[in-house]
Amino acid sequence: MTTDGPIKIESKGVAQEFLDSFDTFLFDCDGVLWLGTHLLPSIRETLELLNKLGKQLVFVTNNSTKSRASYCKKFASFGISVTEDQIFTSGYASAVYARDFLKLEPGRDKVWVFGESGISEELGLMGYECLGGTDPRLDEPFDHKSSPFLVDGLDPAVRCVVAGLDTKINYHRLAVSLQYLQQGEKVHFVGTNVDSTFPQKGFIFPGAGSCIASLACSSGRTPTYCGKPNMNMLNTIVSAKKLDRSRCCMVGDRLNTDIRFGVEGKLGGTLLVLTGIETEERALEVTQEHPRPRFYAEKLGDVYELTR
Ligand SMILES: O=C(O)[C@H](O)[C@H](O)COP(=O)(O)O
Ligand SMILES: [Mg+2]
Repeated sequence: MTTDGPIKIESKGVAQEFLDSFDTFLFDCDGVLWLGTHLLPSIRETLELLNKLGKQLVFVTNNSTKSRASYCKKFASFGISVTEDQIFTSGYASAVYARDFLKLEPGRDKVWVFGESGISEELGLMGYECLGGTDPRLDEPFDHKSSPFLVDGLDPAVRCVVAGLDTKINYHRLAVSLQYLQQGEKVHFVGTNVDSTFPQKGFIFPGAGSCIASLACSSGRTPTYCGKPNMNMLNTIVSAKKLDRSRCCMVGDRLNTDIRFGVEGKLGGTLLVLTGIETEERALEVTQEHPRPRFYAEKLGDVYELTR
């Protein structure tokens, strides 16, 4: 290939060359495989083709709302068979960070969760007691005199706030989370991922980054983000799956997370698809703000449709 700019996968030859260049594909999920409950065109067929060709498939999502076990069920609901060890989420990456970097001790240290069950479930599997999260008492209107999370004082065992996408975000959740963050260094501040927006079928909604930004603003603190493009997440995947980076391709729909993850992680290649967040114009843009992908395509399913 002669050009240095992104190569569009729009012919059989390029699609074939793309397939031949890699042994492992790391797939982003939202905006690449699906939009919410809507599976994108020819995804099942593309994954089947890759499996048939003996490629290794790994799924790397910044969506922290579900655990890896729940993702297996979501794949199964689309008729796609995936095992838990093929899935890495930003919720799981945050739990790994709490355990391996912050060295929180299960049974002693607790975590306050601002987010959905995908975070608490992953932390729970590592033995951490989680507070907050999907506790229905947080759905009640906030009153500092009666909030069950404040009336008896804060739990002194909480050593970390993990914040992610919360589609039930409300003042009660924000207010209690802030109380823990105001405790300063004693309580670490972890963010699952930076994504400002979240693609759904026909809509772009606020993403985890926008939820976490509210806590960062009120507390004046900057979280450590654990999802893509954090290299700790990639290193965890590379060592768990014993990957040869040069034969890996990161496939994503967002430049500042997925494509940056692949480029900074020195993977063999990257593919940007246009079914989620980015446009063709952005894919081709030369800017310091984000790296450019090696390949781009209107949709992931084109790889299957062009080569069959
Ligand atoms: O806001 C979020 O958390 C993200 O937009 C979203 O869920 C990212 O998921 P991914 O595209 O990495 O699968
Ligand atoms: Mg995505």
